[in-house]
Amino acid sequence: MGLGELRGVVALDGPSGTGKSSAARRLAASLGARYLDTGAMYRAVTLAVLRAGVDPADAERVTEVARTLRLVQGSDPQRSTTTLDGTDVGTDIRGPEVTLAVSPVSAVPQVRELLVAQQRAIIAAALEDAGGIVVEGRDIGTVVVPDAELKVYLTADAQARAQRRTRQDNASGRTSTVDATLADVQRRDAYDSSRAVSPLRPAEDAVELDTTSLDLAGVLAALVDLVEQRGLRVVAVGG
Ligand SMILES: Nc1ncnc2c1ncn2[C@@H]1O[C@H](COP(=O)(O)OP(=O)(O)OP(=O)(O)O)[C@@H](O)[C@H]1O
Ligand SMILES: Nc1ccn([C@H]2C[C@H](O)[C@@H](COP(=O)(O)O)O2)c(=O)n1
Repeated sequence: MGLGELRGVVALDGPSGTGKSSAARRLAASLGARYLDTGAMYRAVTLAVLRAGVDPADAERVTEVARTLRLVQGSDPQRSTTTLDGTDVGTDIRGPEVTLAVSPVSAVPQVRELLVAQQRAIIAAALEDAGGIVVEGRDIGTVVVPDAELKVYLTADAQARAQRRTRQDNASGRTSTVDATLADVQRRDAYDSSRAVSPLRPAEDAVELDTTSLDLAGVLAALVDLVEQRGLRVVAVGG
C-alpha cells in the first residue's frame, strides 16, 4: 500500500543544514504533493545581483534587480528547477559566492515582499492542482503560510550540520573543511536569526524535531507520523 496523498500545507523551517530540503523533497514525493524550495529563490535573486555587479549590501539596487528579473521556481519534488530569464541556474545558485552573499540580499524587506507574494501564488496553484505541498525555508510557518496545517521546525547540532554540508560539498567536487563550513553555517544562522524582517525562528505552534541523531529515513518517518496525526494523509479507496 502507498503512503497516500497529502492534503494541505506542511511548512518546514530551520537553520542551514538541518535537512529541510532533503526531508521536504522526500516527504512531498512520497505523498504525491508539490515541493517548494524558497531558499533557492533567495539564492537566484542573489545570483542575479552578483551577475549585475551590484553590491549585495546596497538595498536599493538589490531591489531594482529583484523587480526586473524573471524568476521561475518549479514545484516538482522529483526535479526542483530554478530558472532566471529562462536559463536553468540550479547549479550556479549553490556556489560559494552566492552562499556568502545570500544573507544580506534576503534581509532586504522589498526582496522578501516580492518573493513572499510569488511563493504564495505557487502554493495556491499547487493546492489547486495537487491538493498538498511541502514548503521549506526560514519564515514559512511564521510569515508565508501562518495557517499551514502542519509546521515543523528542524534543528541539529551545528557540528553535525557542518559535517553533513562538508560531505555534500566534497561529493559534488567543492573542496571544503568541516571547520570552514562550521564557520559559514554559524555566520548564516546568526545573520538569518537577527535580521529585522522575518527572522529565522520557530512559529509558536511549530513542532520541533531535532535531527542530530536521526538519519534521513528517520526524519522522513517522523514527518509522516506528524502528517498522519494531523489527519492530512488521504488514502484512496483500494489504495
Ligand atoms: N538526518 C540526516 N542525516 C544525515 N545527513 C543528512 C540528514 N539530513 C540532511 N543530510 C544531508 O545534509 C546535507 C544538507 O541537507 P539539506 O540540504 O537537506 O539541508 P537544509 O536544511 O535544506 O540546508 P540549507 O538550508 O542550507 O539549504 C545534505 O547533503 C543531506 O543529504
Ligand atoms: N524562506 C527563506 C528561505 C531562505 N532564506 C535565506 C536565508 C538563507 O541563508 C538563504 C539560502 O537558503 P538555503 O538555500 O540555505 O535554504 O536564503 C530566507 O531568508 N527565507
